[in-house]
Amino acid sequence: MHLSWPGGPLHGTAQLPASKSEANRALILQALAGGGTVGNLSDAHDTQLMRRLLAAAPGTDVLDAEDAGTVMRFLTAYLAVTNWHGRLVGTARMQQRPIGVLVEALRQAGAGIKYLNNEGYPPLELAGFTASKETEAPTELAVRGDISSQYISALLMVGPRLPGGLRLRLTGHVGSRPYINMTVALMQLFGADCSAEDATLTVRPGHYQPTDYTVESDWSAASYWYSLVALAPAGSEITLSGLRRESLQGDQAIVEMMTHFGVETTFRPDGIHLKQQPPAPQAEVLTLDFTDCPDLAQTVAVVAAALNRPVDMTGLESLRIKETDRIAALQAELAKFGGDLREVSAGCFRAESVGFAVNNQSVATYHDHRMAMAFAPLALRGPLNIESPTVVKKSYPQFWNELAKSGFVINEAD
Ligand SMILES: O=C(O)C1=C[C@@H](OP(=O)(O)O)[C@@H](O)[C@H](O)C1
Ligand SMILES: C=C(OP(=O)(O)O)C(=O)O
Repeated sequence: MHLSWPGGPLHGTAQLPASKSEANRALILQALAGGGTVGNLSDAHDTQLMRRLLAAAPGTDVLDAEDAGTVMRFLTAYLAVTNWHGRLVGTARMQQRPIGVLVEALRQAGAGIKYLNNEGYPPLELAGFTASKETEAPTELAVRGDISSQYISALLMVGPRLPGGLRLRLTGHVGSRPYINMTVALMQLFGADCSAEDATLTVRPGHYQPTDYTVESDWSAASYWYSLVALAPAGSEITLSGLRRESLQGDQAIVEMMTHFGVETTFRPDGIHLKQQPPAPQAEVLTLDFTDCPDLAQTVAVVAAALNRPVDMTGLESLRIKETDRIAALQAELAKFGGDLREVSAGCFRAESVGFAVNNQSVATYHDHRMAMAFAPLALRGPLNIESPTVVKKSYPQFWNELAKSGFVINEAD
């Protein structure tokens, strides 16, 4: 797909999808509560897939989580405790994304789960649930927090169903913590008795209450509009609706991060307004930590390289096991423009550039929606091709329509 910008400042209003993280939790909690409504569900593929698989589960013995991490991990726990028997499968990439920590924890809680191919990876065979006889004591589990927080969210959500409840002790350097906090907050909203104290998470046994919940717009999706405003000609501004100052989403961290790239955020009653500011003087190399917000890393790496404002990026450990190896993908694609993402010390990657130029390069997207959306804003600096553009459907199916509405010239045939 060929993308170009006709010139002049960017302005207008853009529609965002609803958060797939909030939606996929709310759908699991709704299923466990046996009622309630989830409002503002987006058409994001991961959200629709979760909805469909939850509805299909009772009558089928093969469920395909495709490439959706939350669907694979949350359903593993949900199907285990609801005594489902069958196979839970996924794409070739999903079969390379580890799930051993979650499976081991669920086995200790009483689930029968087998690996169908490789030990520690999907696909899985689920063979029911036998709760421990000791109904008084909570199931106590030590779980690594340094691979994926989705295992912890998955376990927490089924915690009320376990006889005696659940006590999780997180070990290692916990990543993506705001996603765990989001899970706890939504569980409480759905009537669960649970608490989080640093590395100890406690869930008391009980029932969820049918609850009506309206999903907030997606802050990770908003991050691409921040890039657009940062890279657009002077005077650019955009309004995004459905985002709240009080958010459950850790990716709201983009508000602060983008101040370093000249984007100012104003909160309004129904969303936010982004405005480009003249760049403020800054330290030679900025350091930003993505431990809590890994999905923002691609957005920021591309903007930092394009503006040649070097950033030392830390907390990127989980990027190698997402939709693709995002570090390798960023390195390969940034290099096409004169950008660079180099490990300058253990775990610290510097995003920078020499003579960054956009002139009809073709960006490979590696089956990763965020590669497509993080690189698309470069079209403001020159014409650009994005390969396999439909990949955005995972979280933001309307992304290209929204770019077209804001003035980009898009030729899908190219
Ligand atoms: O719980 C969630 O909704 C998510 C948690 C994060 O994954 P990790 O916990 O694997 O970092 C994030 O990258 C993913 O897009 C969504
Ligand atoms: C990592 C992501 O998703 P998931 O892990 O749910 O596949 C993402 O959306 O960036």
